[in-house]
Amino acid sequence: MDPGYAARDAASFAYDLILGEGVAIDVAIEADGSPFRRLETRDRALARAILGTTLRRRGQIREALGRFLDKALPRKSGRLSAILETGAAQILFMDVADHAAVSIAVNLAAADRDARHFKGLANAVLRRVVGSREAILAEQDAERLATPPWLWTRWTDAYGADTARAIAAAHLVEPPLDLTVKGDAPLWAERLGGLVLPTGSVRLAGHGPIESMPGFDEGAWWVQDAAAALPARLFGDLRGKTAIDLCAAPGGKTAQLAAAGARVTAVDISEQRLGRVRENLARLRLDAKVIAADAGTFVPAEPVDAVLLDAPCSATGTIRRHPDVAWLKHPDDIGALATIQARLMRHATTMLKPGGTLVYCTCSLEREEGEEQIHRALAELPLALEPVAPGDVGGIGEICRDGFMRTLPSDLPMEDARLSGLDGFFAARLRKIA
Ligand SMILES: C[S@@+](CC[C@H](N)C(=O)[O-])C[C@H]1O[C@@H](n2cnc3c(N)ncnc32)[C@H](O)[C@@H]1O
Repeated sequence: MDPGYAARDAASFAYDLILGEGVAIDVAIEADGSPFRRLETRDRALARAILGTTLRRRGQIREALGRFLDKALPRKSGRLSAILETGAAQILFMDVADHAAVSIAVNLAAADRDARHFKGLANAVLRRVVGSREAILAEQDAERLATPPWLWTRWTDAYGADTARAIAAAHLVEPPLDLTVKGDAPLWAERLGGLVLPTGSVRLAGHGPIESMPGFDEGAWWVQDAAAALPARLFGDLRGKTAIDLCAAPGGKTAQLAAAGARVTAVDISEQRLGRVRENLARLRLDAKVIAADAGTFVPAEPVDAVLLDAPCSATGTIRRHPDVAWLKHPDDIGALATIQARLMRHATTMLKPGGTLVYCTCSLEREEGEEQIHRALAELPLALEPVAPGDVGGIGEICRDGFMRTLPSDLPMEDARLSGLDGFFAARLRKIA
């Protein structure tokens, strides 16, 4: 077997599953029968890189392949489309030998019962991609092609044409790894070779397997995008206070609340995902009560000082980390999620003591899931806005917009593009009126 065959087999298998069945990357990788499960560490890293690049650059790849295909691929062609797209991703965007990308793609087609009749076509098309690479890349509008048209329109309407393009440009770059540190951030930044961001998170450009990094076993830090770490900080001093973390799994924000000294109850509807919360808390030596319940009906024994509602959302703010999201979400999802978010916020308000604080957040770039939720809630519910100020978010004034925290993937630019950006997050801080 060619070296590198197993990695490419795994990448095309998962890519086919993600786009065919609409499952998320992590689910596809761990699915029954996934060749990923049999890969060695190095092959696994290569397979993940191919998969991530193909999803990140999908629009460009399809445009490039379309130049050499006279008609749509036949319906019964097995994994052919995934093999072509993952192959073209390597040729156009990765530092791998062209002949390996082409010949392994042809072998993968030959090994698939339905794609095998098209191995000649795979060979011819991918060779033509190799031959036209420079022209293709020079001619393409990368940001535009990499963004599904409905999202491009939404972001242009919400943020203007220049910012929409900057968001799309940020999605083309592999994001850095951000860590939230339990104790001394500068010390861990030095040990891990990272830098401390103004918000307190530690940022690393490159990394190996997370579990092998110093500090993982002893629970010194956890992985959390720098923007995702901000909502829990909006509560200020939590020592001795009671807090409920709604929609808590896998527990990044629960850990922050517990580390800040709150007595925390973590609620999530998924018992399975709560397993991750328990595991993370145990590794971090932090404590919280973990409860499986619907945040829309859960009734605490007593009202609390602080409620964090990290509502289920379209997750369009996380596309740079999860490029599958761009292709798996649909315009109709936004309205349906906004209805759920409104219901959860209404119920979350009932869990607070008078004067208590609600932080509502979503990892979405869509205003219906952020700003518009709060405008409606302020009109309907006994809540008052406590504006977010630069001092609450590490002094980064650009992310305080109209009293809300609104981060964009194009925020926090750095000289080194590999160290730039934030996930797109929205957060608002609200006080319950007596
Ligand atoms: C964006 S994730 C939360 C991330 C988490 N807060 C963190 O910081 O690690 C959304 C979570 O909401 C949970 N969820 C969705 N609907 C829910 C509901 N009605 N009640 C409680 N949890 C819900 C999902 O199971 C999922 O774990």
